[in-house]
Amino acid sequence: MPSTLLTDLPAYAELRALADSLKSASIQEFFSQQPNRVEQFTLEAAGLRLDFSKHLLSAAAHSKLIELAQQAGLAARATALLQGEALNNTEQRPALHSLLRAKQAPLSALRDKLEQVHSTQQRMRDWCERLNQGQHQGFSGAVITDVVNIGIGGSDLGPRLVSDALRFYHGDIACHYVANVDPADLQSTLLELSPESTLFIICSKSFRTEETLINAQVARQWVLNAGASEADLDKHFLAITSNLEAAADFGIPDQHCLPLWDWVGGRYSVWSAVGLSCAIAIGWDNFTAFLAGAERMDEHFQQAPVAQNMPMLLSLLEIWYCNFFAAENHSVLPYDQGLQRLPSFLQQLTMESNGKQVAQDGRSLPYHTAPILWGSAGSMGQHSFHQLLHQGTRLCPVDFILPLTTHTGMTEQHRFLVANGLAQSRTLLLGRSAEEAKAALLKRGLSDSEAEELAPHLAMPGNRPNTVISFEAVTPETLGALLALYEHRTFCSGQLWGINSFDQWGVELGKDIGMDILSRLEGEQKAAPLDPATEQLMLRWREAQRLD
Ligand SMILES: O=P(O)(O)OC[C@H]1O[C@H](O)[C@H](O)[C@@H](O)[C@@H]1O
Repeated sequence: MPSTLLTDLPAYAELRALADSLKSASIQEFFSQQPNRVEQFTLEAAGLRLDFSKHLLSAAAHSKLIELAQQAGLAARATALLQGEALNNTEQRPALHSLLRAKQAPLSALRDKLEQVHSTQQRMRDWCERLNQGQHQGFSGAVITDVVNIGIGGSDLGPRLVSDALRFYHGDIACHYVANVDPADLQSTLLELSPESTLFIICSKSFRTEETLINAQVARQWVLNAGASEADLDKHFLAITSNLEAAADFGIPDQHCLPLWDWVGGRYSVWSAVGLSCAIAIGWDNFTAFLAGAERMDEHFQQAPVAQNMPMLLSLLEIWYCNFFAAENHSVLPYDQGLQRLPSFLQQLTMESNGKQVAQDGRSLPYHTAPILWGSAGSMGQHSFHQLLHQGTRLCPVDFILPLTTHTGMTEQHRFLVANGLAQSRTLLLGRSAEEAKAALLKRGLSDSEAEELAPHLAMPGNRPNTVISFEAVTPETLGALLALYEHRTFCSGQLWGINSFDQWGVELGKDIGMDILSRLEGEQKAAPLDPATEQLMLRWREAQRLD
């Protein structure tokens, strides 16, 4: 069946006209025309509050976007996702990450899968308790005190983020993360640890990812070098994978392997056994609360009408700027140190899911898909890239993520952080005209001509769209809801663009070429040379190793 493209939807043309008419509109004027704009453009769900009043969005454009979502059948698509329809059409699979946090199966046909989820959760819980109660010992009899998750991409970003974000919930086990195949990553982590008291979780859905396997081999040798025998290794290694055979070949027995299923995509897998490291860090009850927060967002996504639906609304805003205002970027700025890795997590979630150029049916798309997502924890960015946000030539919508309280107990310092977040959001809205800049310069004692000359450099256009997602505190529940919110937003945008958000063929070719180059670096002679530039770099590498 041919995919429905964004441009096929009747509201598309009307939105294009509306967007054109709004290109010189003023968000501040919207506030005066619409006295209840903040109330009307605020949504609440699962402990999160989303304020989208500071957008280049008139009431008419907002209604038209809702119509667009209705025409695309987003509500029915949400049901199809949550009920396990095989939406990943290139791999003929469902994308059932929501089942990982469900207490009940949405359909009786999904009961078997849910049972597998629950029995795996029981095993995760056992490991969490065993480790946190100091009941697991290494080869020398020393109690395990440190856990190292070795994984990359979806087998790293999610658990690392959760562990970081919920550090105030940590118990006695310290969790570490190694992803990069650069030996410096593993080396610097191991330098702090003792092999006798360290447990490695080899986290790889495929158990074929070279980076992870190489790091795992080095870790294995590190434990052996410390005096462990081969038979002792199972005391130090767990595997999370859907490829039990490969894990067994590595030497990890079945009872130390926790399963993952092909209906869970890597970037959607933090809710599964992939989350074991962070579950160990925060304890099982907190991990359950994290799942519950996501489940609340799933329920909201399923039940709320489009106009009240937070993931749908965020997706409509993404489409609005990407496809009607040619925005190429999207920035996410968490005003919370623990959430500093949120942009990295969202990069994989959104750009690996929706960085696609063909529709589900293989047709080339006549429009752009996923914008480039980036960001960092506030307030650091204010002293680097916010300059571009305020005065650059590009349109870059921003999501501010704003917890209202801190776990540090340092409320006064936190107040300063909140003031900064609110100030940035407001400054993007207000900007400053050249006249205002000039007046400020005159006040500072500059002469009229000096002020006149300098004023254009101080002027800021303002009117720059931003969303504020606030919540009381970063808790397991709000974090679960926040990540599920962005997952569903990503899905909705993929549906509106007509693409499959659940495959990632674009990463495969680079892996194959990487293996070819590795064999050449290792000295294998091959008939056909590579391109001259790569050949020259390989030669330079050989010279640097003093190989020739
Ligand atoms: O969990 P693994 O099978 O080791 O995969 C790790 C990562 O690598 C792949 O290249 C994919 O791009 C990611 O989606 C995946 O999360």
